[in-house]
Amino acid sequence: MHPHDQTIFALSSGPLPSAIAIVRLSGSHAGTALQSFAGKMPAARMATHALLRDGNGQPIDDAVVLWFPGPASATGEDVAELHVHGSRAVVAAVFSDLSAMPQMRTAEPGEFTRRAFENGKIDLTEAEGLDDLIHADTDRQRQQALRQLKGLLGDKARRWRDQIIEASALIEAGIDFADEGDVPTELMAPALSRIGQLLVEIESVLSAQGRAERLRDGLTVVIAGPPNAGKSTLMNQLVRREVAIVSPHAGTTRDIIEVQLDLDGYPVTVIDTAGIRETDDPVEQEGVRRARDRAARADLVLWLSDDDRAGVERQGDAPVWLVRNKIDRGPDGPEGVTPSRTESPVLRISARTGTGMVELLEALVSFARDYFGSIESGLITRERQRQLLQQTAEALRRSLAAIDLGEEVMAEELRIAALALGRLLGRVDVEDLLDVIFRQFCIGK
Ligand SMILES: Nc1nc2c(ncn2[C@@H]2O[C@H](COP(=O)(O)OP(=O)(O)OP(=O)(O)O)[C@@H](O)[C@H]2O)c(=O)[nH]1
Ligand SMILES: [K+]
Ligand SMILES: [Mg+2]
Repeated sequence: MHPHDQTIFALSSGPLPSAIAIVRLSGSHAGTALQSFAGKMPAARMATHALLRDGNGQPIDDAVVLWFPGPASATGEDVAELHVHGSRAVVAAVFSDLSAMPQMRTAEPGEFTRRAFENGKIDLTEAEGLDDLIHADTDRQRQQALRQLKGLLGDKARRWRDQIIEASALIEAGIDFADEGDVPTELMAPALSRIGQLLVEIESVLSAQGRAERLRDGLTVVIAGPPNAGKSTLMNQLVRREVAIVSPHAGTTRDIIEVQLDLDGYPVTVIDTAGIRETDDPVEQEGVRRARDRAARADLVLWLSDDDRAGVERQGDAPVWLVRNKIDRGPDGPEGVTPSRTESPVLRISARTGTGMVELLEALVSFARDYFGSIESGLITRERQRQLLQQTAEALRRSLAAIDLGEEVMAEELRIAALALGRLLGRVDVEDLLDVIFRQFCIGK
């Protein structure tokens, strides 16, 4: 049986209990199921009140139902929505009735989107944008996902692909003329300039990509330093919650504690670590090892100390800011001593009283702004997209370099470029290429 003969259903709203729960159905039996629950078919795309009844005619819940006949629906198939009261019992009753219906099963993760993609409702980049949008935590992530969902990358890729196919058709035409011993070089010149322009455009999108990808993953800030410097106190200050245990006992924190933070719209993960020191305690040793390991993979390290003479231990390449804590206690040692082992800015705070926190937060926001750069120009959010665009650019480059090797080689590289863009969109049809060659560029054969 083709999987799409099966109608899928899922809870499309958040965790239960909730005020309202939305059960969504997609597939050819969605209408029958809706009819059997509601006792009638609502008008298409109109919110309709209905008393839902189970298979034995017993009432389940007072609901609002919606009917989206395909193909003008989110998935392209018949879609029904049941907006019921969000209790576990109501949803369980609806699910149990649905499961009993023939060719009806619960949806796998992403299956509604997958069907939308397979039915040509969205391309792959838009599907990825949808996934990003659902998982966006901060406003800037949301904006980026929406750009993706709106198909900005997909639109570009489609246009590039059409242009490559056109250029390729020009070159293929040249091949056919060459058979007759008459190579029309005037056909090649526009094709070459088109490929050149495309390459520049794709390369500029590629160069702006790193930041957009980073925005998706967020920025990692690790708080590290010697025991009792006040790392956990700072952590709690930054995230405004008591997430980490604070105590005067050196070696309190052993596990890595991570908290996601929305810093002026930028996604930041703040990480508290074990105080770094030599120790005989095997548990603490493991904590120190994890702290060093996490600091090595950070984007920024806040090296906290409560002592003006403290040295910084660098792990990895991330910038390290020396943060002097406990300034409420006054200087210990000669005032104004600047540590010699770092060129990083020295921030002075009291994690306990909050002094200097505003400045520290401002510095972090400005770091985040620089780090993410002008993400508005970033269109690529996934490694998959980047690799395929890189393959496209490489094939275009090889095609241009193959000018002395003949039209066949050039055309072959263009086919590879168009194929990579097709994969980006999730569509691979050679038919497109043949279509243009045979239809638009009729060369009398
Ligand atoms: N006076 C003062 N004391 C502080 C400040 N920040 C932290 N402390 C105290 O310093 C002690 C250690 O604080 P923690 O936050 O547990 O230090 P830590 O760096 O996480 O320690 P470990 O996890 O053991 O490495 C506690 O008694 C805190 O109350 C501060 O700004 N001023
Ligand atoms: K401590
Ligand atoms: Mg701690």
